[in-house]
Amino acid sequence: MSGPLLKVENLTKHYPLGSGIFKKTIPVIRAVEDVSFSVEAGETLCIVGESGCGKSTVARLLMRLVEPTGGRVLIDGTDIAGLKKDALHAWRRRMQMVFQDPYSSLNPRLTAGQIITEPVENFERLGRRQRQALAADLLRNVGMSPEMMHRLPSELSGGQRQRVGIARALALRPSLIIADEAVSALDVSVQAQILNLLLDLQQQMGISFVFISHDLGVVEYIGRRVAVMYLGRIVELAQCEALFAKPVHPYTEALIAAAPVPDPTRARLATPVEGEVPSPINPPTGCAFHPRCPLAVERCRIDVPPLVPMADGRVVACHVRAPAGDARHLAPVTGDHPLYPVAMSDTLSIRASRVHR
Ligand SMILES: Nc1ncnc2c1ncn2[C@@H]1O[C@H](COP(=O)(O)OP(=O)(O)OP(=O)(O)O)[C@@H](O)[C@H]1O
Repeated sequence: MSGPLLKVENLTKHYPLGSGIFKKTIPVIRAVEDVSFSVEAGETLCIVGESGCGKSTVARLLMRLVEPTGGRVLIDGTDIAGLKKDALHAWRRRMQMVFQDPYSSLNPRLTAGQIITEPVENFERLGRRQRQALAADLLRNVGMSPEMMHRLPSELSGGQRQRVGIARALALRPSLIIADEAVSALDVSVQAQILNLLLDLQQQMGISFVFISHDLGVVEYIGRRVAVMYLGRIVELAQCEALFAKPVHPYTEALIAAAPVPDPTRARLATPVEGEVPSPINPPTGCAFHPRCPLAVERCRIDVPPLVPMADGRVVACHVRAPAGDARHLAPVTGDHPLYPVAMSDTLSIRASRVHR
């Protein structure tokens, strides 16, 4: 199959606020605005950003758990919005989700074995022996003993529950797994085990991941490419290594600067950026980051910056750092660069509360 496994084109989701029976125009929450990206077979794309920037809504749109206001989601070139019953059923086998909270996402009344074989039983009837063999296989896949199939979720640790959640997602042998904050509820040491498990499974089975996280350390560990979201939009999408080595968008730089690192020099450089994340009901005009951005110029207040391709393949939406039509950004984005008039890490950071590294 040529082309990307997953292609997202101009995806937009506005949640209406109220029914608007007596109002002419209904205010909306602009949760996701004009988001585009693709994911190759066997690749991990991470989506990172502060709370409320629209990450989970993207996940729900990909899974067709909510309908988009605009844009398309294509799997192997097929628009999932146009799928009829049978095709939709077949497509559902290919995309699975792993949720944030292993405590609430598993049915407390079912055993681990019943939980992980349930997706298969939605498609075909299994005899008792078949079900047990499948459960044993799936548990082994995620590094658990087959005996665990008889346990209830309440009899498992947080890490074991998340392994059960992953085994369940693997049951239908999907091409793509969407993991929404899949390790956020776990202890750091258990997080590492689960991330390694996901990387192993990816190598063995060639699964693609869309990995959603607010945690930059997790993203740097697991991602190949990273999309940074701010107030519903992607502001920078780059190879993981390049993004962490040299963030281009001022918001990306602020996120990385704010993440707690064991390096005290870096922590001292960071000073809080003015203001809070604006409301998605009435977002700022132009670039949504401009009220908090020390580099903002008049144009940032007026025009939404387009995503502009840079020399290293990343795309950046910033009138100052990646002006559309300016040939300078085609130069390599490492070292001294004419588009870095200010050392951002000297001037800017954001609240570190939900950004860990
Ligand atoms: N069902 C809904 N109805 C109305 N507004 C919603 C709904 N779901 C999300 N929103 C709003 O859309 C915006 C984006 O929310 P979303 O959950 O996608 O962000 P997020 O980046 O995943 O945040 P978090 O990391 O806190 O989960 C927020 O302002 C949120 O309040």
